[in-house]
Amino acid sequence: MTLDARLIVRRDTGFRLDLELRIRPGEVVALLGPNGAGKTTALRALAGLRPLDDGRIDLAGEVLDEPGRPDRFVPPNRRRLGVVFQDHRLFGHLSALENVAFGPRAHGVRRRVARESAMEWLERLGIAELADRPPARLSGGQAQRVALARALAVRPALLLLDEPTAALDAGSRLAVRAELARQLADFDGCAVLVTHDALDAMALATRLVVLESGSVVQDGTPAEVATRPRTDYVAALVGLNLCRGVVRGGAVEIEGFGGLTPREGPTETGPVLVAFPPTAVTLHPTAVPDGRPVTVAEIGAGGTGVRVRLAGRAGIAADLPPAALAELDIAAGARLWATVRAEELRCYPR
Ligand SMILES: Nc1ncnc2c1ncn2[C@@H]1O[C@H](COP(=O)(O)OP(=O)(O)OP(=O)(O)O)[C@@H](O)[C@H]1O
Repeated sequence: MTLDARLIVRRDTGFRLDLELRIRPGEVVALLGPNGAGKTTALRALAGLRPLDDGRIDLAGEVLDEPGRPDRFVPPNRRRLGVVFQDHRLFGHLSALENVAFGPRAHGVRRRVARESAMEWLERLGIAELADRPPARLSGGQAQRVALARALAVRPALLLLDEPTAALDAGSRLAVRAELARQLADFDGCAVLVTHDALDAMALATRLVVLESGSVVQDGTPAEVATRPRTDYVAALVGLNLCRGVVRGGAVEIEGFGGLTPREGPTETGPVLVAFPPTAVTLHPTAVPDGRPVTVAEIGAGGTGVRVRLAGRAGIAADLPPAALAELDIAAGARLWATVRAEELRCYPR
């Protein structure tokens, strides 16, 4: 049940998506990227809602779309797909049970069998007691569980999840994310998750594919992406500073900041990316050994307290406890000295 796709879609705005996507059974790929990167376009192409301009989609050995061959376009309702949208899109006039039974019924399964199987799915998701409720009487989290049961009940070869937790409040987001993680662990088809939420991606996906302007900029396991971001967008997503640097003789010269010597000397030489957490940066009121003069650009809320963004090309952020802010008397424009804990630097080739 492998997905083997090359998605090429052009928009009249000049945008071009070119995405190669191979997904093995049981893999969950999170598609991430800034607004307008092409995530929705990719999802719509996989679903058959937007035909490809070029490329090919092969799902479990069946060609679903191949431009230039008119007979090779399988419409959405004939693809082996399950889809979960941000806003659940349940059928308002059907009960939760009937919503889940709808897909199997449409595929010719007899009414009684479809209802029995729907009940099993509701039980599996822990919501059997909601079987008779119409969608209007479900909470956001309950409706999203019914939507997931409906998507899984057709035993799809490909499960598409479009921002499945985005519309939920913080409490139900946690619960639905945990339920999704449980169901995805048991799911033996291919899954694609579109999300802006780094936590969803890290908790649910086995692989992250990051798109920017229609092209892949990074593809790796959550751990690889979280420790070695390749673009500013990815670095911000995983909460790291990302600088450009050059390694010479065991030291790294960071563009716009200066030289640092990582504790474990970098094995690379030449141009590198340097990643480190904002908590690795310490700010001092006066000159200190290894310190660099810096100017504060702005102050905001940070991961663990206060985030201070420094002026300059490197765009470095420092996270300080609120008490340190008061002690240092920091404001935008303040001139300070910064040190970076060398053991927290990670250097890798550009
Ligand atoms: N119907 C359309 N007609 C023309 N251009 C479109 C259409 N829909 C999207 N686009 C363009 O295609 C590009 C990709 O959009 P897409 O919605 O796929 O991005 P996205 O990554 O899903 O963004 P977001 O995170 O904002 O949902 C954008 O440049 C967008 O302006």
